[in-house]
Amino acid sequence: MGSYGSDQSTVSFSLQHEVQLRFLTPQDIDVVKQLCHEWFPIEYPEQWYQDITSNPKFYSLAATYNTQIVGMIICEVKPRIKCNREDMDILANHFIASTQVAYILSLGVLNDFRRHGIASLLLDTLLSYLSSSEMPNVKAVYLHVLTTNSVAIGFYERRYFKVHSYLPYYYSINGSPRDGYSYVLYINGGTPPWTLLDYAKQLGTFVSSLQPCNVSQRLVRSAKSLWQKIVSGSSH
Ligand SMILES: CC(=O)SCCNC(=O)CCNC(=O)[C@H](O)C(C)(C)COP(=O)(O)OP(=O)(O)OC[C@H]1O[C@@H](n2cnc3c(N)ncnc32)[C@H](O)[C@@H]1OP(=O)(O)O
Repeated sequence: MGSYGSDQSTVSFSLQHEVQLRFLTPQDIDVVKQLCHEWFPIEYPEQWYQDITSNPKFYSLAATYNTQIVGMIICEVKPRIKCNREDMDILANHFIASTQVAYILSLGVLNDFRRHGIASLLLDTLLSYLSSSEMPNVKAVYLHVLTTNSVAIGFYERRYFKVHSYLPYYYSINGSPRDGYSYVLYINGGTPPWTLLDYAKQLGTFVSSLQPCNVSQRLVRSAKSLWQKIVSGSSH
């Protein structure tokens, strides 16, 4: 049990209804640090904690139970041009550089509070905000995850996130390199870049629209109309 975990008997099946949501504030820094140490095998610099709790470019939502933070989701909305190099191709090329994307930095729920819908509530609240009329320019929501984190991968895949790329040696965990994936969910009309398969499919559709009998019918119609013009022209 984590230090914020409660007695299992108090975790009722209707817990999701008793959980409240609020944004993080600088007063939460110590608690957030403790939770991140518990959940993630990565060290974040001090500035990161200050940023996520005070900079308005971060959407940092906490789920609380009896006023204690039991879960949180941290997301940054930014223009695609500000993506890391490995994430630059998250959107199709025709989206201009100022098109926005949302990057989920972290999502975590206290161990004893898992499988009660708290992460779903946090993610749904974020996605509703990003899909609202306030944010029409956000076209993709993406994240990075360790290839070994099957619980989180399953969680996101069941919520329609799709793997975007495999990132070898993306993380350094206790000094050893570990692989990651990026996952993405397209929203508000966002689309991925075309793959070779997309180009091949498009070519296939185009070629099949050029049916030989359609082509010959069109040729016959053009010839007839030309002949009629010639004939009617010579009779005047
Ligand atoms: C970008 C990143 O942050 S990647 C890293 C992700 N975070 C971590 O790895 C940190 C450690 N892991 C965790 O904190 C958690 O396991 C999380 C965040 C992955 C999931 O949090 P949870 O609160 O357990 O998720 P939630 O309860 O919403 O959904 C989990 C499953 O429980 C099920 N569930 C929800 N409520 C109930 C319930 N009352 N009874 C039984 N099962 C339930 C859900 O249906 C869901 O199953 P599904 O994925 O098959 O649909």
